[in-house]
Amino acid sequence: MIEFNNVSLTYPNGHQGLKNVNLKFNDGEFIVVVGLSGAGKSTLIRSINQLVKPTEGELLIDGEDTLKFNEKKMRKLRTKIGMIFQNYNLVKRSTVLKNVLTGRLGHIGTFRSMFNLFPQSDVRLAMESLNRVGIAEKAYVRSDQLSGGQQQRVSIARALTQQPKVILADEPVASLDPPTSHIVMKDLKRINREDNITTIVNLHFIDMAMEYADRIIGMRAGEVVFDGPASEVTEKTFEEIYGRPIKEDDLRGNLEDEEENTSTDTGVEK
Ligand SMILES: Nc1ncnc2c1ncn2[C@@H]1O[C@H](COP(=O)(O)OP(=O)(O)OP(=O)(O)O)[C@@H](O)[C@H]1O
Repeated sequence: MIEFNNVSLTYPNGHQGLKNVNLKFNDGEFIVVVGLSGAGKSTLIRSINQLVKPTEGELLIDGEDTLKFNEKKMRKLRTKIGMIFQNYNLVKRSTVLKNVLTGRLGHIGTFRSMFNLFPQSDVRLAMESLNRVGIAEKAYVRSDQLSGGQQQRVSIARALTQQPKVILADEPVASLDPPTSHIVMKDLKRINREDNITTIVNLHFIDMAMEYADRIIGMRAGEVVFDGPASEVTEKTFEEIYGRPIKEDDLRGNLEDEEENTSTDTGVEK
């Protein structure tokens, strides 16, 4: 369980990224965080693996206050938290398999990691992960040869190869077209169900949030302004979170748009 108790985060320039956040995420939940640009969604999820460090409060993971962790404990915790970024964060000139294997770096010793000496069991795990996102046949292709949707699936496979307890996804579909966005969200949801990995996804598309989330957290100006099951969320809820009427730009569109969209990224390589 992840627990934010009165967590605030003030950036060095004095900007308050989080204001007195109180939240509990249960194991295996699929949570979507929504809010306008600048609302604090990234700050919230990046606090969990301390890519940014809260300045006040307690952030408990399985009962331990991670804000008190030393570097060694923090490194160990990070091996259990997979992270997915909008821009995939792959080593473009490396093969897909090598990128996926970096998910094991925290698990092997420093010497082995310096020379990328991964045990066969790690290679098997990486191949299994690629298989689970449907791109095992791309294992030996350079990652920059793949489409955006495929690259995002490589980054999901890399996270899976960590055998994480938690996956954090920061705007994972923001650079993808509607059909590919759905493929990626379906992969995340399936993995969440199959492996019971707590999954926290930042999205600014409200239709996708409603389709995939079990629970929605709404943020505005660093504060949690909504927290409830997706089934209870209406357009009015989003208008309250966003502080304005919903616009077309707030929607990703659905799978039916696929036929009308001629520039889709459904897996065709560059
Ligand atoms: N390193 C930083 N130093 C100062 N202010 C920051 C820093 N990082 C983020 N902020 C500010 O904190 C606020 C929250 O940013 P955050 O990136 O968490 O928002 P967000 O909801 O994820 O929006 P976006 O989708 O645009 O990234 C914004 O006003 C942002 O400008």
